[in-house]
Amino acid sequence: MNILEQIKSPADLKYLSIPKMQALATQIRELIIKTVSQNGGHLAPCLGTVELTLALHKVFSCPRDKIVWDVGHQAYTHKILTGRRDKFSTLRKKNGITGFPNRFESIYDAFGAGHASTSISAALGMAVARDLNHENYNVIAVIGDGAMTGGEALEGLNNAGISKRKMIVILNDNEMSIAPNVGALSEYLSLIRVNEKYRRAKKDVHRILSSIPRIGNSVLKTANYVKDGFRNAIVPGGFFESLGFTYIGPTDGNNLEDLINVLEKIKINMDGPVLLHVQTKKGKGYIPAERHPDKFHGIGKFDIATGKPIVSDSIIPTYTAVFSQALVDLAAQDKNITAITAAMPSGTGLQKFSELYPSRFFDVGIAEEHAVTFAAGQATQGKHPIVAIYSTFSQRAYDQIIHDVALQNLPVVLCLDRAGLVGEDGPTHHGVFDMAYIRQIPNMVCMAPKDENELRQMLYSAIKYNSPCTIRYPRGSACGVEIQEEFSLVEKGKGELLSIGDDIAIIAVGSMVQEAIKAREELLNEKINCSVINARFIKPLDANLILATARKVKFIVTVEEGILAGGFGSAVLELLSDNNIYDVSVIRLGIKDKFIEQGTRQEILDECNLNSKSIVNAVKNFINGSDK
Ligand SMILES: Cc1ncc(C[n+]2csc(CCOP(=O)(O)OP(=O)(O)O)c2C)c(N)n1
Ligand SMILES: CC(=O)[C@@H](O)[C@H](O)COP(=O)(O)O
Ligand SMILES: [Mg+2]
Repeated sequence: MNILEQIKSPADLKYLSIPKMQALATQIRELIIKTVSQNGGHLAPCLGTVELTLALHKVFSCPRDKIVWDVGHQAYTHKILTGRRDKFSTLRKKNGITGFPNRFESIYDAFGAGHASTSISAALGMAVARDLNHENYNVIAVIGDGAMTGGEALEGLNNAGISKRKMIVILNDNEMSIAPNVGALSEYLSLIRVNEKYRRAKKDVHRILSSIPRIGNSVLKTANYVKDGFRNAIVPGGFFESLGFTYIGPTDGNNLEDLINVLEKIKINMDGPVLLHVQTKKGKGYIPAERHPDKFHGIGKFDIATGKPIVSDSIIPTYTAVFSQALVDLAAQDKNITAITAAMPSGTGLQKFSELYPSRFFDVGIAEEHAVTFAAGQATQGKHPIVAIYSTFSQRAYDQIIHDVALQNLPVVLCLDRAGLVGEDGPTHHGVFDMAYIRQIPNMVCMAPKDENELRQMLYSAIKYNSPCTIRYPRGSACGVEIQEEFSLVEKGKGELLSIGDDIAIIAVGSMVQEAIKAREELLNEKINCSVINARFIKPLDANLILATARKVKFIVTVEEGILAGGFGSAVLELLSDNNIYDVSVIRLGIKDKFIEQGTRQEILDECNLNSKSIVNAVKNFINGSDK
């Protein structure tokens, strides 16, 4: 019997028996595996939280009770149970269901997510508002052990614990971030997992807790004193309790009955901040994902029978792969090069470096702010740290880039991967702000390669500049050009004049240079001959080249895969204005003042007019006078 089809809302779970819910869990897993095999997505995180999500929706009454998912990549079951089952096949597709909780998508999505470590702060905010409004509902933050390593999570715990507000933090501990989890907190959680003596004590503590009919804070304190005796030696949940939380756990996060029982007890008995520690298996229910939770953390299309990715047979390397190889080649020559990631060794291409140079590799957990200042500290002592970080996640470290790196003029190189429109992960993950926010920072260099060979040379050059520097490059395949093995210096602030035309110039940066070259070829077929400049630098601009060009042409198109406001095109306009050049028309192609929803990368590049066709149209409109 298909129980899933009978679930119209979470309320329907209230009447389901445990065996029926277990059958439902199986059906949900089948739907998630099938959908992700076709659409891609975060399979392993979602398979690990099926029972937890069912238990939460069984015990609590959403949307009145608020579930705040951390990162939100593990919330597919939540979406399926809350009215989106029939649309689930549109997951991560253009105009489809988003891959993360989204307040605009459903009233059941209490808070948007995508970036880690935000759930406790948001949940505490809701709890405070609830109390100020004299309302009464439950607020539950669900945060993974990886996300718990993020600074904002600890800031949230610190504030929530002392607030004494009624809220629940569920720590979903599967020992994994994307890669195996790292850090002292992770070790600490492992202690709880392995401490056999603790297991025995835990059973006693549970028996004591459950034997007291109604547990308010005062009575609970009595029970805690019992635990106190074990705290340091046996019941190490003390870290959370020392922050003011009542720690309960660890509980088997894949055991429906256990979860429902302990959540019921918490709902009835606790009136302050509670942390429930659940242990789950990432990828549970699909053997390939259980065996390789890192590979199946976020995966593209795959063959269910074999677990093998279904990939295009392109031999063109990704920018990430080219960065990865260039870095290990450079590290072989320069012992001062170190590499830092914030919990994304694979995604940023640092895996190979970590294997070849383990003493110079650092995974600091989901802690971008720390990563940047940690790099700055290394740089004061003669190291050349390379911080590999997705553009969108670098936003977390904005102040550290200014205050700790640029202000002190330290030679930290930020390699911003996934810069630009990333595709199916949508607006929380598009890396579209980096050019705008980096170029405002004094002492900072910001550059973007036109192809993979230039990326390799830029990485070499960035280290040679021996000053703060950012290189940004997009998600996915590069251009398929030949890579020059030997390193050569890209002169700081020097652009590249790719072709000389008549009275029109296309000035493009990074991924858009290839589109500019294509546009020029299309325009040549119509006897329109444009100059094309590969800007290379967002900061410092090649002022001589751009001004010399601007003094010769009547029309300039700037093209950037980034937000227009304050971006590369703005920099060109400022340069022209500062040099009293007003008799040239400028059109800026880039991302307008809005968040770009999900789709394939090509779909949303086209939607943003970031392609050769739009460049051609801009030129033709100018020539026909229709852009006035
Ligand atoms: C600020 C930030 N940095 C990095 C990421 C990339 N990221 C997404 S999920 C994840 C690991 C999360 O681990 P955990 O919270 O334990 O959840 P699990 O996948 O194990 O369920 C990371 C690093 C992110 N979403 N946000
Ligand atoms: C949920 C999250 O933030 C990461 O898993 C992210 O989706 C990875 O993106 P890539 O697939 O581009 O590596
Ligand atoms: Mg985890």
